[in-house]
Amino acid sequence: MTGTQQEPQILAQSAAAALAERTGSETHDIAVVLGSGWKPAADEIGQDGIEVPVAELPGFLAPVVAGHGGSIRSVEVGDKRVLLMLGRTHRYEGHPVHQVVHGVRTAAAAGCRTIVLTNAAGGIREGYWVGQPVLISDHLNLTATSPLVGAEFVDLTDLYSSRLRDVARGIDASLQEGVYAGLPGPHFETPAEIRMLRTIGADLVGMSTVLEAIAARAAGMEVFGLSMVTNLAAGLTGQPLNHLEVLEAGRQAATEMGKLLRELVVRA
Ligand SMILES: O=P(O)(O)O[C@@H]1C[C@H](O)[C@@H](CO)O1
Ligand SMILES: Nc1nc2[nH]cnc2c(=O)[nH]1
Repeated sequence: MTGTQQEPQILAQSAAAALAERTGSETHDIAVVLGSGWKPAADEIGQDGIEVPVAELPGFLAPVVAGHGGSIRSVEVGDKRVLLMLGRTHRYEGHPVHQVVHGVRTAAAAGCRTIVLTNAAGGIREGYWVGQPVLISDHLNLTATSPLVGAEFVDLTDLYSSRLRDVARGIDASLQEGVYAGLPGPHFETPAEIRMLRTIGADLVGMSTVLEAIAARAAGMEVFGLSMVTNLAAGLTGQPLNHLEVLEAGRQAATEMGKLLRELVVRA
């Protein structure tokens, strides 16, 4: 790897070593990235764990977006599957891409072979309702960038593991699938942009996830994505959008979503 590529990887390895020391777990099995308003779901997944403030780990930034917690929780679930639950840094916070995917790379360096990426998203597809969980079947990376540097030609077919989507449907057969469009943000979309996104095949729209998924796949992880429809996308209701509405919808669904994710990580 070139020098540029090495630094992020070295930082992830040192963060993983610090996590192992602080948590007492030499390795972790599954990582869960909690999207906006998803933090209350963490308690449904596993309460008695060890919390490590991210500001005390190499390479992490304290979150600045409401609805994102400031610590990583290490918790045992089911048959001793050790989980890492973490928040996220968004591209729109003005940080370089390697910062956005540092948590993912740290989880991989900590031994996680599976990662669950959750997010709050605007619903584009007809029939979606606020509070609905949607399995991410594929994504449109509209960030115009990549976490990868150099000749790292990573295959992204089946990026959002069809095996794990089958596991999720075994838990709740009513779960629908959708294509997630990841945009830079932090502004929401115009109604015209939502019409464009629908035309090019997007069912959901958000401001995260896609870069994390690519980095996770490049690190050899199996990826599962779950969106929470926290609002219908711009122009579909005639109402303005705001982040507080996103957080409230996430909060109301957190308990149910936490139960789904707990069952998923036990079966994954
Ligand atoms: O972190 P996620 O993608 O879950 O949060 C979405 C995107 C923005 O951060 C926020 C806008 O309300 O929701
Ligand atoms: N880009 C985008 N992100 C969101 N996160 C939650 N809702 C939305 C939305 O409507 N658009």
